[in-house]
Amino acid sequence: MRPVLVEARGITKSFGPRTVLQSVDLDVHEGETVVIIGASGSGKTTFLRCLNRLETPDSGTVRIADVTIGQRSDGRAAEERELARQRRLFGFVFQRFNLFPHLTAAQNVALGPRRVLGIPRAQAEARAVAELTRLGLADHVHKRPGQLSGGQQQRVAIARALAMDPRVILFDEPTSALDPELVQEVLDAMRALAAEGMTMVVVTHEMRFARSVAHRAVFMADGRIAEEGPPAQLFGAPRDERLQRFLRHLEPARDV
Ligand SMILES: Nc1ncnc2c1ncn2[C@@H]1O[C@H](COP(=O)(O)OP(=O)(O)OP(=O)(O)O)[C@@H](O)[C@H]1O
Repeated sequence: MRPVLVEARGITKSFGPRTVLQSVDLDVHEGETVVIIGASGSGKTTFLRCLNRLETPDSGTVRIADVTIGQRSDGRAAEERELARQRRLFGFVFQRFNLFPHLTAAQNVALGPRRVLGIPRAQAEARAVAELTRLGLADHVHKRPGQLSGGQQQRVAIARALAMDPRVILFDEPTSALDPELVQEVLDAMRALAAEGMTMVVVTHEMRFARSVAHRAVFMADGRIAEEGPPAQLFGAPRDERLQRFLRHLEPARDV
């Protein structure tokens, strides 16, 4: 097994009186694709957001590549700039692509490298074109989001995450805002990234992807990891009763 890259320990989060995550532990190994499934409201998105500090957990720690998010190496709290640098170890792909409509695909992807990493414009745009090409969008680099399909826009959003050179990419239901016929091209792009050895944590309901691409599947229920293991085991012989129910109730369209 490859070394652990991300180590989440005891992640707990409440919103008001409602405890949404209850001491969640997860290791993600270098080059691994981990899929998180679970019923609506089970805490999947909140967990993903706690990993890269889009949400601050009430307790628990996230370590990535020897960095404890929010801490300096001497154990004191990281200052804002240091925290921002730490958070960039994670890329994040949202359900909605949130591209700037007035910028081309290449400009959207180059924006972070230019503004955040301080890379000169020509180099940042070259990097953007390389990432867009990697995502199969070489012919679309000069198009604006309005000229692209939803699937193409989501691939631009993935290229934007990759252009920041993250160690891990977190995907939060990356295909659930897409028309059904556009889902596959995004899943295929993610499958190719997994094959290249990108480390990925993916919240999704796409069971075919979970079965065929993920190295490990995690089922969340009521803010905890109820069961985890290789997809064949989790989906083929689920032990947790809630997982059995979840799998039974997935729509046929989800292709279980
Ligand atoms: N910022 C917030 N303020 C208050 N409650 C929140 C907030 N974010 C999430 N919640 C609540 O936390 C619970 C878990 O939400 P979360 O989005 O993590 O679940 P999920 O498993 O990703 O669900 P879904 O599949 O519907 O996206 C839900 O009850 C949700 O309403």
